[in-house]
Amino acid sequence: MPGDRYAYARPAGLYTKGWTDRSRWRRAGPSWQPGAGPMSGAEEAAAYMQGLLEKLAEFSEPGEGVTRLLYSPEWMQAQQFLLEQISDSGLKGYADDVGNVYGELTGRRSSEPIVLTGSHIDTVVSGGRYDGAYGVAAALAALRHLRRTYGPPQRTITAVSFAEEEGSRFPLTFWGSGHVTGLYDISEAADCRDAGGVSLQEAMAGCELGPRQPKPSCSGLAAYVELHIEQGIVLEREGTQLGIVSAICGQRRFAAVVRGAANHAGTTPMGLRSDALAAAAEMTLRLEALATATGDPLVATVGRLEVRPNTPNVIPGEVRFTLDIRHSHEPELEAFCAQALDVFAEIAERRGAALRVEPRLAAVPALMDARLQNELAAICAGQGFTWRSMVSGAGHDAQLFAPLCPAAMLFVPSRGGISHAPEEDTPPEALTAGLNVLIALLYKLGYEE
Ligand SMILES: NC(=O)NC(NC(N)=O)C(=O)[O-]
Ligand SMILES: [Zn+2]
Ligand SMILES: [Zn+2]
Repeated sequence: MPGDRYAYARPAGLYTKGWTDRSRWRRAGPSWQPGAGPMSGAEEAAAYMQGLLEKLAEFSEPGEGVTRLLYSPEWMQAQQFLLEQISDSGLKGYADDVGNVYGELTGRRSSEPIVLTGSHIDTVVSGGRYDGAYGVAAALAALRHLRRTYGPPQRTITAVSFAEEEGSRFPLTFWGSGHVTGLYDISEAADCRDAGGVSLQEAMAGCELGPRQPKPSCSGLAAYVELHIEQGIVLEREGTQLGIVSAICGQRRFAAVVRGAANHAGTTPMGLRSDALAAAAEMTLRLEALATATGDPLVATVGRLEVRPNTPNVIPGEVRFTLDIRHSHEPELEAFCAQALDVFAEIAERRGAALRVEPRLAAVPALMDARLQNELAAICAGQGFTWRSMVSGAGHDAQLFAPLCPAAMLFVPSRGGISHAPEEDTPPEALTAGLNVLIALLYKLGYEE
């Protein structure tokens, strides 16, 4: 790629070492709206991306932050909006059987392995506006810019907006990328239910996105590239502009049910109770103590807790809770999970409660491709950005692709290291920096190779 075309990539004084200064945490000026008139070159790509992000944030359930759950009306409208933008951008738009949305920039050598780039637009409950959405908006803005500037690539480059990366509505974490990579089978998952008892099959029946086309074949992937916010504080604290991911932590999720005995809160002596909430509380605290004693990079979280009957004067008879456990090394992750589940079983037995624990996710730690990490480093250096190599504690769609094709991830800083919360933020100049590096890498993979 001609270097001078990207001279704009780092406007002097805008995104420099001192950018973490609070005064620089400001939003971009008047933002571009879909349908507004043209701007120039790649500045326009950045403005287009910002416009997409602003618009995507509007597709949210009412309440704090952004809540866009799989197959909800807001999620459907957002995917539909992306399909419209894809077609307005001169890309070929389609959705697959689970509602993943694609925007294809068709290559001249269309039978060759394709480059896939994107992320997810589902959110956690009361999440932020950048987790996932940034990678999708940037992918679309990058392809739109590449097409306008250079025409068709050699290899097909496809932008993708994956369904249910978070596992917030259904316990089907990585549902969209798992559909593409073969982790999930639609018919096996059909009976899976959300917290309100709606089955995946029922929820999916309302998902009418078109045009439909089969998912891209995984044997036909030259690379998977994902741009994402860091969701941690490392880059900001160091004043480093970009993070090149070397590996993504492994992750286990479980759904636990503790059954005690619901009974009268006034007439049941303390020695004659089997309180499911007290048991779950002890399990939670023991988990925390075990994880703290094990130390970094092991992390363990009880994130959701449902108490039944959840009434002031009834001893809780049943508690359902989720477990999320992560580590960058598989053997340590495995050993910790086994230890924690043994401790849980001992607590349940001592308290006369029944315990059932079902595995919900087993994502192994994933290494990012060494060559693509080098390419990213060269591009960062060439565009004048500081960068560092880092391990991702957050899970990403990229980790499903890593065993199948070369996969790469680039991080931009998160303000205050905050994510999965309404305060999630990244300065516009950092979002633009990531976009520019993505554009350059896609150019290299799609036009030069
Ligand atoms: N980027 C993410 O926030 N990912 C989250 N979701 C998955 N699937 O890991 C997570 O919990 O880390
Ligand atoms: Zn997330
Ligand atoms: Zn994410």
